[in-house]
Amino acid sequence: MGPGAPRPSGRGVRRASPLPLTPLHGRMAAAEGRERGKAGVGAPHCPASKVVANMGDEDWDTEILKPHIPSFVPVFDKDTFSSGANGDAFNRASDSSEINDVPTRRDQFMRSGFPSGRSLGNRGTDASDQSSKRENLPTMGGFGPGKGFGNRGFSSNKFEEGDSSGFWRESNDYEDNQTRSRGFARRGGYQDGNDSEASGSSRRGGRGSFRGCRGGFGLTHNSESEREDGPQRPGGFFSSRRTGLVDPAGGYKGFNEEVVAGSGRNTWKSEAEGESGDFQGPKVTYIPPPPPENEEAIFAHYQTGINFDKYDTILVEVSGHDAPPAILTFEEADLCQTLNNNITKAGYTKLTPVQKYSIPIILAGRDLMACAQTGSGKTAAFLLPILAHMMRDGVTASRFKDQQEPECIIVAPTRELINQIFLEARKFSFGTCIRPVVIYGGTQLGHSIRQIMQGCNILCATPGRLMDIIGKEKIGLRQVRYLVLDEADRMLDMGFGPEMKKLISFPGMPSKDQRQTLMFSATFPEEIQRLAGEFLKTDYLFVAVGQVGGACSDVQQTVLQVGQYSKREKLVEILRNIGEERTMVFVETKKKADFIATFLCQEKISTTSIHGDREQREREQALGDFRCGKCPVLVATSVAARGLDIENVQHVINFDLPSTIDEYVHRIGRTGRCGNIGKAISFFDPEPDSHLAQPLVKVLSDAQQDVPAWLEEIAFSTYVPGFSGGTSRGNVFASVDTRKSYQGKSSMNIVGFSSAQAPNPVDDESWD
Ligand SMILES: Nc1ncnc2c1ncn2[C@@H]1O[C@H](COP(=O)(O)OP(=O)(O)OP(=O)(O)O)[C@@H](O)[C@H]1O
Repeated sequence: MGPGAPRPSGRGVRRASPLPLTPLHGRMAAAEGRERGKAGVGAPHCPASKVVANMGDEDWDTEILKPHIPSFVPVFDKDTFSSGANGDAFNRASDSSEINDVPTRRDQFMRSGFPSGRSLGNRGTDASDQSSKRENLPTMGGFGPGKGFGNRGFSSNKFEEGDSSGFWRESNDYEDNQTRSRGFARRGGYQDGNDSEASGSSRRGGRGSFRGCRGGFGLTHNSESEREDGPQRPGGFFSSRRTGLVDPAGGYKGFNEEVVAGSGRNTWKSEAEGESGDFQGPKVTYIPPPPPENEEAIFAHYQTGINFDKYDTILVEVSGHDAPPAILTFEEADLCQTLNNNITKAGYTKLTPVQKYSIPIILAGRDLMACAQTGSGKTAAFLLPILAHMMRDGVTASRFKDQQEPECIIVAPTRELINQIFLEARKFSFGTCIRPVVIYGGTQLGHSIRQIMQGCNILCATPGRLMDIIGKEKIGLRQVRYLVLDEADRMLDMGFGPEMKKLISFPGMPSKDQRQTLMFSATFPEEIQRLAGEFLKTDYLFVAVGQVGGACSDVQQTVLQVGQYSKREKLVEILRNIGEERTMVFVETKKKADFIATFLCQEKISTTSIHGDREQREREQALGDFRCGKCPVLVATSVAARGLDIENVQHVINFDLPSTIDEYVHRIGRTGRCGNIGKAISFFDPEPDSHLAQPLVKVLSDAQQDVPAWLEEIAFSTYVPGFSGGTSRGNVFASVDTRKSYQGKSSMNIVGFSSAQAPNPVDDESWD
């Protein structure tokens, strides 16, 4: 960084942007910049000087107007910004209609008024403030302090009067909220869905039950984040944007796209209801552009890497009774001709291990929990056999209907991921009468409904939007034969678990014996596996490929000890060395994502960003700019940690380490995919990260990476409760089928072998 460059102080990292910046903030800031005659100020990464209600659907917290603490407001050159992250803001800033829109929206919030006795939106409290508040919270078991509704602070909620229930908003998918599940493994336990209903009611009814830790999934939230306030990391703050919602009248209340302030009584209203009803709240109007229809684009793919053949040597373990034998080739799967054509056009010539094992299991109608390393082809592993079954059994050709009854529902935790899965489904179902549809939050609900009404055999959805649509009876569940949970550990944790439970118990949903349930992830903590039992038939099969829960060995991992105040400098140094190679930089909070992206732009490093406070349109544009190389650096929160399959990501930098090792594994798995090699560099700051030292040492050594001596030292000097460093399976598998621990091996068939050999299962053969 040049000596003259404005450089925020280390403290600025925290203080620069007391509130998460949204595009609206960007617009406000831009508008103000214009007013002040400061052309160019006001890109999304630029803190707004006023914080206005966030209209994006991600943010379920209070909409507030709050004076802004003066902070680092960079002035940067328009040209250094990508259109996605920044350029748009410039464009929009000059669009008077957009600017004019801002006070209107703001006025809506102001007009709606805040019921007396409620404290609103303490979002701006800094971390220390928040943590001290948390310490004062009563804890009554459960998962940590409850989140106060409508409040980004924690303890100052006063939602005690029944009718003054919150001025809070709901997101339609709760995808980004990493803190919801953090620490689950450490705390253990899981709140039953019934409790979540109770909590849902109390949120709605505003009976004050969420003031402290009242159990449940604890809508604890350090709202600012994806994890805003570092200090919670080790303990894990359980948070959720919400648990499920149960209409007090008894019925299911769809998850709202927006929660708007009503007259006197703030009420849940879904977007559609808002459109037709009395409510004038902000609406999500974004309609994503349709994906390209031409065959070339549909089948566009990247090359498998030099290590693709190394997959053959990976150890695979299948456990459970009567597992069908693995297949070695696509031909053995005996899929229909159209599917085979599509597989060829997709450039798949050889099965990956997870495909070799999962495809026959699914074709045999078995339930499955599959753990395989990042980037190893799990998506096709479930899509192909499902499509094959649907083709074999015959699907009803799509026709326009008010309510559709899909045969398959696929859920994933983030919008971008579910969209990616949809594109894969569309690719493999090309030329068939099977119609996949994708719906996710942050987009116009009406658009989702229209998509569905045109016909839907495979519904790809984020949980919030799914439940909303089901609540509106646009989707009937009676025909569901396949339920797929991608990133299943995430889908079952306390962030999404309650919604998934509601889904499986929703009227009309076939019981687990009547449907096939499939779960896939690269990580599968034992507690979550146990919860999964509720979703799966008792005889489900468990497939573990290689270092499950471990990092992909095609990623070269480096851990550097870097203190908080040196991180930015180090980042710039690394990025300058990297040059134009595509790099994802992970940070822990949405605020910081804005801040670092802004900072990098200042440093003339073309950067864009993705996080939960950005509007969906901007998120998609950011991803597009990153994918096409327009912006070779993407600063992201953990919203981009899982599943995203972006060609040519050569580097992942953990500017901040995540709170859990599983998240680390997913993050670095954005590189080194499908046999390609990649590099991951992580900044380890001993103060907040020491709890990760032990698991990190294990992950590094399991993946045959160098373990720095200093890290080992920290690891050995740090006591992490419950961490044993190894597994019962001699470090071969980082995650195992938990049924083995309590059923005893004699009742399980355990098959271990290299995927190249693919022998038939043999009773009681195992790797230990
Ligand atoms: N058999 C195959 N041959 C060639 N390419 C494949 C094959 N299977 C999958 N791929 C490609 O490998 C890439 C990674 O696949 P996918 O996204 O399904 O991985 P994943 O295991 O789900 O990863 P993650 O754990 O990160 O979600 C994709 O681009 C996919 O098209």
